[in-house]
Amino acid sequence: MQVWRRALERGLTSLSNPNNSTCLSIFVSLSRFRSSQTLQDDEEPSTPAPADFDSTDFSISHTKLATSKPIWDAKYRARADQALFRGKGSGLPLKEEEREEEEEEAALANPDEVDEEEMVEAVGVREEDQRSLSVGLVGAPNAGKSALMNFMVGTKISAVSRKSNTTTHEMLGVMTKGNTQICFFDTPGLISKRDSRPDVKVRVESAWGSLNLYDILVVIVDVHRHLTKPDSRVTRLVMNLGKEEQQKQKRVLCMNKIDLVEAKKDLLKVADQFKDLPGYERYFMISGLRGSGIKDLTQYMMEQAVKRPWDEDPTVMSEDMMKNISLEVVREKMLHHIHQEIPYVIDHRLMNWNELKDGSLRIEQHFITTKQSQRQILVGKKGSKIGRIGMEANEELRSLFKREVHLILLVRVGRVNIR
Ligand SMILES: Nc1nc2c(ncn2[C@@H]2O[C@H](COP(=O)(O)OP(=O)(O)OP(=O)(O)O)[C@@H](O)[C@H]2O)c(=O)[nH]1
Repeated sequence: MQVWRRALERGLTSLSNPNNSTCLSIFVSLSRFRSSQTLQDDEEPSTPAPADFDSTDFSISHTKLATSKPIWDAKYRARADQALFRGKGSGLPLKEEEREEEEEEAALANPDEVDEEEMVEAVGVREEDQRSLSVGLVGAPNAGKSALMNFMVGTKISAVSRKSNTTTHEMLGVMTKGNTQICFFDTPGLISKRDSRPDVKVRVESAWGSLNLYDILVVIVDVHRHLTKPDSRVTRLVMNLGKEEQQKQKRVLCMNKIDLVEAKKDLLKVADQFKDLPGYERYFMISGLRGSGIKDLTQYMMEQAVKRPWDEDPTVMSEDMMKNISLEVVREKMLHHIHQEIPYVIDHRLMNWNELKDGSLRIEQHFITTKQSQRQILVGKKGSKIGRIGMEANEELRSLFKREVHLILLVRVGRVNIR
């Protein structure tokens, strides 16, 4: 059963606000993906330019569908595993693990060919062995929730693609590791400007009312900001949430952005300020962006998980994640084929994403260069470079997404916005 559905069944239906539908933007916060969402209208060519690569112009072999191994995935996953689990992964030697992943992928791609027993094996964990944890994240805007999510789960293929049913519960991400699944939820609205408008009041009350839904509450404070420009509302929030010992929920305080604090003794000052609050079981000093302290935080969470079936199918990718992957794959191919500084000085954006009736995906991405000469290098002689990039990326995306992909790449000169 989904977490939000459980929440509703616990009598929290009043939290939903039909006027304010929340779009689930699952944990994909890589800046490049965000930049794809902030397209400036004035940068669009007035008439659509013909694509420099259009996969329909090529006949791409279908034989490798669902069997070829995505090269980005293992690499990123290994990096995340290394960072979070000291490279232990699921306990198997890496080679063995990779082989098993390959077999799993092949089995999942052809469900008709495996019996139920094998399917359980392929998905990995029987329901009775599954452990789950729901984690609510509390923090002021900019405290660093997305960056933390990105680091913890951004490279794990385990996400959902559904909208949360209440305005106060936005699922940020899902991390599935071994037999444990952790679902992270945003709990916005706890810190609002002094605003007496009724809808703001309702939102704040709803946010407070929803806090107890989660197994764990993680309170995130931007410790750098707290030291340089403290916000009394944040201090009050930390104090309020920590003032009493909790029976049904564990609460932890995460002091984030420690990488920005030069004098480490300043961190101790903050720790000292909050150290006597009985409501917090643990304190963590972290940098969600750089990854310091995240290993310990993750391990702590894994240990808190309870025996409960998973809420989310770990084999399903979210649409946001797929969008992000599509950018990653194309970029990887570009880096492989263009050995100059160009990949680093151009803007690469996702312009269009459409799921067609037949289940296939139409993905349009643009490369924006500042100079015509850069455009020329990227396109290559008679489109040879961009053609190669497009062909290889199209193949890999088709194999990753297990469906037909119609990839369109366009290289154009325009204003570059690199973050
Ligand atoms: N140096 C540093 N910057 C960080 C860290 N965590 C987040 N940031 C930066 O802080 C800014 C805000 O981070 P987000 O992760 O978007 O913050 P958020 O809490 O999700 O913000 P809202 O979406 O407004 O709620 C971004 O520019 C991040 O890159 C960190 O550990 N160190």
